[in-house]
Amino acid sequence: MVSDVITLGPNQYGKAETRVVALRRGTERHEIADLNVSIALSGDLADTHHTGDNSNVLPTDTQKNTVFAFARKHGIDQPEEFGLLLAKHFVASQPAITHARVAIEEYSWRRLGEHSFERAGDEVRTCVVHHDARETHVVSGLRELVLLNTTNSEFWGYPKDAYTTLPEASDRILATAVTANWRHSTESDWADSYWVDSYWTKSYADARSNLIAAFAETYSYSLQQTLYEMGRRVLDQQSGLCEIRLSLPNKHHFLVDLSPFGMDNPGEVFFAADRPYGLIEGSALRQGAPDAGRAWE
Ligand SMILES: O=c1[nH]c(=O)c2[nH]c(=O)[nH]c2[nH]1
Repeated sequence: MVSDVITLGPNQYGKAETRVVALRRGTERHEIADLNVSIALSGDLADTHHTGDNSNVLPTDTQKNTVFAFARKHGIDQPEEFGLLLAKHFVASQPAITHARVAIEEYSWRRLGEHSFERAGDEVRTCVVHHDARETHVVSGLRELVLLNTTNSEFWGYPKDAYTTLPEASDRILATAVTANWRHSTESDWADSYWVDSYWTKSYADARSNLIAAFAETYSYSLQQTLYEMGRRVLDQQSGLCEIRLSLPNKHHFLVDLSPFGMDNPGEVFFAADRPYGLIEGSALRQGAPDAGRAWE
């Protein structure tokens, strides 16, 4: 007979993927914020799991409503700011809730006119806020930032075994779709500044342009080398950030053999393969960075 004692493990709950679009129509010139907000709360939730006693369970429906009400009450400017408001609200207002995680994706719209917009590609701005009585962490990031260098990329000197067919490359296309997440130093470092001067949006724009500049400017012998240069550049240039994690798919472009058609191909015509792809992942950490706590969960 199985006699092991079974206990409730870690748990969290919340409303995932509330899609909120908030306009500011104060003037003729409208502003738009388009977010996908996911909330996960944890704390004293044993009773609902053990017996179905819901006295500590703020409904996920209420959480969704709070997103819309806060959008009206506070407006939405920077996603990090909106995430912090929500996370702090749930922990402050619900005695049983000790920790809140709010993850936000922002879809960007390029202005066409006073009240007309065009969806600006597939790139997504992201952030994850963790808040409890002890600490607040903010990780900001982006995904689907697609970059390509047509030269200044080589890949050679790797081990060859019985299964190696890849020719060494002294001039290749290097392309990727960047997923990057960077951790802001602890709250004391940004608490004073983050309500003013669009701190989060400026930090985001700086990180994005540092990533792009490092990708474009690095003469690369591997995507791994480029990854580290990108991470290093961001931490080097942005003192408020202490850690960055990158995930870079190697979007392979294979030179097409045109010799069957009596043509040469001096690095001009490629087959863009969508899968499989190499997936290069890595991080850079500032020495003495504060403990990450649950920041990356
Ligand atoms: O930059 C690269 N890194 C690799 O690890 C790798 N592996 C591979 O087949 N091509 C490449 N390119």
